[in-house]
Amino acid sequence: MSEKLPLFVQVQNRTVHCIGGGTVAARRLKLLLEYGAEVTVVSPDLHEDLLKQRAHFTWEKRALTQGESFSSQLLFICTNNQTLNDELLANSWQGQWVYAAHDAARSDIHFPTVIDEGPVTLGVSTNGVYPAYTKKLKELLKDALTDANVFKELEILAPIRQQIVQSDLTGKQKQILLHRCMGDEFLLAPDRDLLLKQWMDELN
Ligand SMILES: C[C@@]1(CC(=O)O)c2cc3[nH]c(cc4nc(cc5[nH]c(cc(n2)[C@H]1CCC(=O)O)[C@@](C)(CC(=O)O)[C@@H]5CCC(=O)O)C(CC(=O)O)=C4CCC(=O)O)c(CCC(=O)O)c3CC(=O)O
Ligand SMILES: NC(=O)C1=CN([C@@H]2O[C@H](COP(=O)(O)OP(=O)(O)OC[C@H]3O[C@@H](n4cnc5c(N)ncnc54)[C@H](O)[C@@H]3O)[C@@H](O)[C@H]2O)C=CC1
Repeated sequence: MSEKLPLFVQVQNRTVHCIGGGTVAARRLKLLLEYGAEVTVVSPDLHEDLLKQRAHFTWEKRALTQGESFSSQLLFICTNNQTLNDELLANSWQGQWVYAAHDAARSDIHFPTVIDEGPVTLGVSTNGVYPAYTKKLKELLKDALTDANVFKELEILAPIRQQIVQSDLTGKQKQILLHRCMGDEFLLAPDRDLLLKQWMDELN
């Protein structure tokens, strides 16, 4: 079991300092920028992917000196200098969320591999046990979701849920119906609209 709670976090307008601008920083910042965080990178150089996104964050082009600390809400420690990384971690303020690329166990945040297909979002992690394996896991899960008709079923069910939620049924009745409609009896029915109407009438 993961020690970390899986959450979907709103980072829009959150201030982020990222120390180091290499390969890992580029992977993390791609996501942070995409989701609207306010990012400042402190690093003497930038990965080519970050150079392409130069207009979307502040760059302090310099190497960190010893003993510096940062007041932003989120601190991303991504240098290849493990002594400096450890020092930054030790100097972070209580209450600050710290991402430590070099030390999964002491990092407040883990990044999962993300499967984002239509209405389904999955975050998959091996919790640092074998990060590269998540690639395999991602393909496995994508295939399983497709084989189980998950995307097709959700396409069918989205407007059905609206009908049920907007009906005059009681909360409990809606709940019963929402669960019933996920079953094959409904999903494979030749006339789903008719069946839903029948079920609604029975409950009313
Ligand atoms: C805990 C986590 C923390 C976090 O960063 O949130 C973490 C931690 C660490 N990774 C390390 C190494 C590598 N990570 C990868 C690849 C990926 N790593 C990713 C996530 C995570 N990595 C988080 C946990 C996710 C999980 O376990 O499921 C992926 C899923 C997403 C992404 O990074 O975007 C991406 C998937 C592949 C893809 O899709 O490409 C590769 C392979 C490669 O690069 O090809 C290597 C080199 C080979 C190796 O060592 O296995 C090291 C050692 C560093 C060192 O010692 O130098 C640490 C630190 C530690 O373990 O303490
Ligand atoms: N969590 C993960 O998925 C992974 C984590 N890692 C770890 O992440 C860290 C970074 O790895 P990479 O991005 O591959 O390294 P990298 O070599 O691509 O990038 C390091 C960056 O840190 C900067 N830097 C070095 N000294 C600095 C200083 N004094 N002040 C400011 N910036 C400084 C460099 O200029 C460079 O931009 C390492 O500790 C590595 O062990 C590595 C692979 C995967």
